[in-house]
Amino acid sequence: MATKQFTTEEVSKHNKEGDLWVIIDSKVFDLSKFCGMHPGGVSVLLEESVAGQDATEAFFGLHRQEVLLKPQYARLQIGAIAGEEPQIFPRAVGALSMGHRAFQAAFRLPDASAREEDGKRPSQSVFDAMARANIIAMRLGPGPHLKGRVLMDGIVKPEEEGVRLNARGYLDGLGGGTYIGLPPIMNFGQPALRKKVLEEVFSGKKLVCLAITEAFAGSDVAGLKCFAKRTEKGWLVTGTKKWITNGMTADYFTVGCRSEKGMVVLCIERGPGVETKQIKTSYSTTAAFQQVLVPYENTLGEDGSGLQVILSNFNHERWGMTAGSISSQRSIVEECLKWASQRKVFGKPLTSQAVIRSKLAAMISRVESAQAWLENVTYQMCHMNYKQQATHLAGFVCISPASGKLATDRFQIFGGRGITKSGMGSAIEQYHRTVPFDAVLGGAEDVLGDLGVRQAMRKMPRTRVYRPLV
Ligand code: HEM
Repeated sequence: MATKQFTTEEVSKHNKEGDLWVIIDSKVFDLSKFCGMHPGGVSVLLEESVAGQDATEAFFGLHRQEVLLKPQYARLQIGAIAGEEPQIFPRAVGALSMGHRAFQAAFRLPDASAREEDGKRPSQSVFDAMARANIIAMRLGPGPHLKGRVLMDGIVKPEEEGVRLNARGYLDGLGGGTYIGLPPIMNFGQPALRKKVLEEVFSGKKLVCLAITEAFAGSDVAGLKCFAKRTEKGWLVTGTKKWITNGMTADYFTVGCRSEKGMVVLCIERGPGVETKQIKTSYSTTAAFQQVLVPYENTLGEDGSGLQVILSNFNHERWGMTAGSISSQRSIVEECLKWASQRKVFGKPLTSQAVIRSKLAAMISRVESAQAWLENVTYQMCHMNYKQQATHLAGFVCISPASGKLATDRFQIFGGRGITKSGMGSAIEQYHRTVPFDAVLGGAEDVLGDLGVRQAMRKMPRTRVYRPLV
């Protein structure tokens, strides 16, 4: 249906409560009924410069562009100004690189904000869609498990873009636990177990989680207390696990236990003896885990070598977390760039202030250095096997720039909106609330950083004595 055409004169006649039109980016909106429900209040809409006028500038200084794309607001449009064209477009899928944008679009799901709020498991239809595109298998990185699979309909090579959802709890819910819990099953599980679990997980039917952390031990995995005792029927596992990503929704738990020989890692299926309960954390649901009988076929690796199984996971786990963190930092820079060019203060866009440009420059340089670090380490990981990675990259990955200390200038740019859960600053608020966790996920940043430096020290040549340059 052709869009109805109006002149600016016609629109200007509808300038009072009960009969209120505005022009935004050449589109005409009838706000007569919506006016009373407007989250920003009635009075702003009745101002002389807004009611019946072109309110494009006022609108984009206060709203996210996506507002007008939401069906409940899009339907307020009644026509367009004759002879004018819209100047503001949402970022088009395919505008930069077809594959890259399509991958982002696939991840930006409407389910995200609702589930982020209620903390429930993402809808099965989302897992089904991810399974069809082989995204679940892709998240495990390159390897034999990708053989014969067409990734994202063949449009893209694996890249880490998920965090751009700006819904971190939801993103974890989509398989954050699988990403870290499945590799020990893939690499150390017996063939039958491996086949069964991989099929179920890659088809989007089941979820895995990694259950290492306890109330007693986190980064110091050697201090775990959860105990696996040998019995005639199998392992009897007693203990609790805490802060387990996807613990509430997982069907399989990859569990680090203490045994008589030291440490052992077991794959525990949800069933009798497994209890999970929700503890509300700042941004996502977590779980507690208790008591169960486990068949010996579910032992991952050797009894006594559990620590190696757990440590073998750390490189790619840490890599994934760094990729996630840097991706969210880049999206925050994007938000700041958009806002700074959209927002007018003292009659000029924020970007006309040198101090704002300087903050943007500092943020971009920090974040893009981290991105370059990530691409460097990703390239190396893709060209090394697990053992080589452990020898040459473990320390390097530990000193990852995952920390939320980057991009702290965002507040100065967003002001009060940076602490507001809705509207323009929502992504900034979400980032601010969750970013400190980047420094503890997968091991405390300080502990890992120290490990990285110690690894480097171990490789320093011992034969040469340091001589100062004169
Ligand atoms: C089609 C027209 C409009 C729609 C659908 C709309 C919708 C909204 C929504 C959903 C919000 C909540 C914050 C957000 O999600 O971004 C909001 C806030 C606001 N709106 Fe509108 N709005 C419209 C037009 C306008 C116009 C023309 C003005 C003129 C000044 C305005 C002024 C405001 C203000 C001041 C806020 C509070 C924002 C803040 O403090 O961050 N709105 N609006």
